[in-house]
Amino acid sequence: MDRREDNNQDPEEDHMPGSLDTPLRPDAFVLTDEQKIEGIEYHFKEIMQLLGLDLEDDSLKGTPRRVAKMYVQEIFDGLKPENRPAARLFENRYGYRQMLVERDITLYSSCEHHFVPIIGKAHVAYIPNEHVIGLSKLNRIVQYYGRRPQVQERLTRQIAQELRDVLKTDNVAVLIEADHLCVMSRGVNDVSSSTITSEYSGLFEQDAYRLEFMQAIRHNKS
Ligand SMILES: Nc1nc2c(ncn2[C@@H]2O[C@H](COP(=O)(O)OP(=O)(O)OP(=O)(O)O)[C@@H](O)[C@H]2O)c(=O)[nH]1
Ligand SMILES: [Zn+2]
Repeated sequence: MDRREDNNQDPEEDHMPGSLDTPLRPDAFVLTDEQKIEGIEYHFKEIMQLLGLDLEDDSLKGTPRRVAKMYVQEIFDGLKPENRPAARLFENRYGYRQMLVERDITLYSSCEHHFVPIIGKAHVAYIPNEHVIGLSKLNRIVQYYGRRPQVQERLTRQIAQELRDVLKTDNVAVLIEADHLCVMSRGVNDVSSSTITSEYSGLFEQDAYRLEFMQAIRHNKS
């Protein structure tokens, strides 16, 4: 659940129309983690059996529980509000008013249509007001929203909204470039295409700021 979901805010207040919420059941938080793991283990075993796999095999028999733990404790643990990263803010005592860009943030997510990986990079930027944030928290925010079943558009917007909320500024940019395994390894089987999504708000709606951001993320590391 996003803080936006906690607050039950009106989506009309967003910078663009449309809901940012990850669609969750009303009872999403009733079960304990162990109950979720047991349930998923049971059902994943059924899936494997339906595929004709021998669950007595040494290598396969632990798979249902491994998958269940991976879903609940690792790749989908961004569904749990308690895992939302604590925002470590510092007073902007040095009066830094320029753009801060955190680029090439490793992104792992999962396609909500096929439950296979999305792998890419996120680039985020903001122009501070009264507060600056610990750099690693930017990576953590990307990680948290990535660790959910996602579509790239919603992921991009959730990260941007979180940055605006946490940093109390509209001056935020997010650009994600990612490979979707559902496009690469199945279906259309295209290994060369990739997907770029972005959101710009505040000063980043102006061409000059957008350009500076684009140049920063494309600039070669020396
Ligand atoms: N917009 C958007 N689409 C996505 C994303 N990830 C996967 N998809 C697409 O979701 C669509 C699901 O379409 P369906 O036709 O229901 O699924 P499908 O029959 O498996 O489609 P193919 O992938 O074309 O074989 C596919 O076109 C995927 O490429 C994403 O992050 N954003
Ligand atoms: Zn997919």
